[in-house]
Amino acid sequence: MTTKLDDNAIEAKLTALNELVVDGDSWIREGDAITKTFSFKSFIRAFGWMSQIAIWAEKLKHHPEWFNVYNKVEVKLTTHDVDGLSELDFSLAEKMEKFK
Ligand SMILES: C[C@H](O)[C@H](O)[C@H]1CNC2=NC(N)=NC(=O)C2=N1
Repeated sequence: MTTKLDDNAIEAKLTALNELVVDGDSWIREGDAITKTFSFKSFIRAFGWMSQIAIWAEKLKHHPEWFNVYNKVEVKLTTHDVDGLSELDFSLAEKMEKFK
């Protein structure tokens, strides 16, 4: 579903999403996006996780903006099609937490 979420919906979903976080690093809203920096034990752990998420991204037809250096992956999720945040950003973020 690619409907643009309003501020109230975003705040509610962000709170729910951050309740799934187990590594202590929260998702933050930055305007039309949500962001988080994931840390892993090694580069290969980070890259393995990215590979799993890549498969989910294809399935959801929704793709992350992300930047990897060694064991860190900076993630930015936004929905270009609606110029804002949609349900898809939160679905993909949930997958990211489940596979962490
Ligand atoms: C046609 C295709 O499904 C769309 O272009 C999808 C692809 N992946 C996407 N990913 C993200 N992050 N935002 C989009 O709006 C988007 N659109």
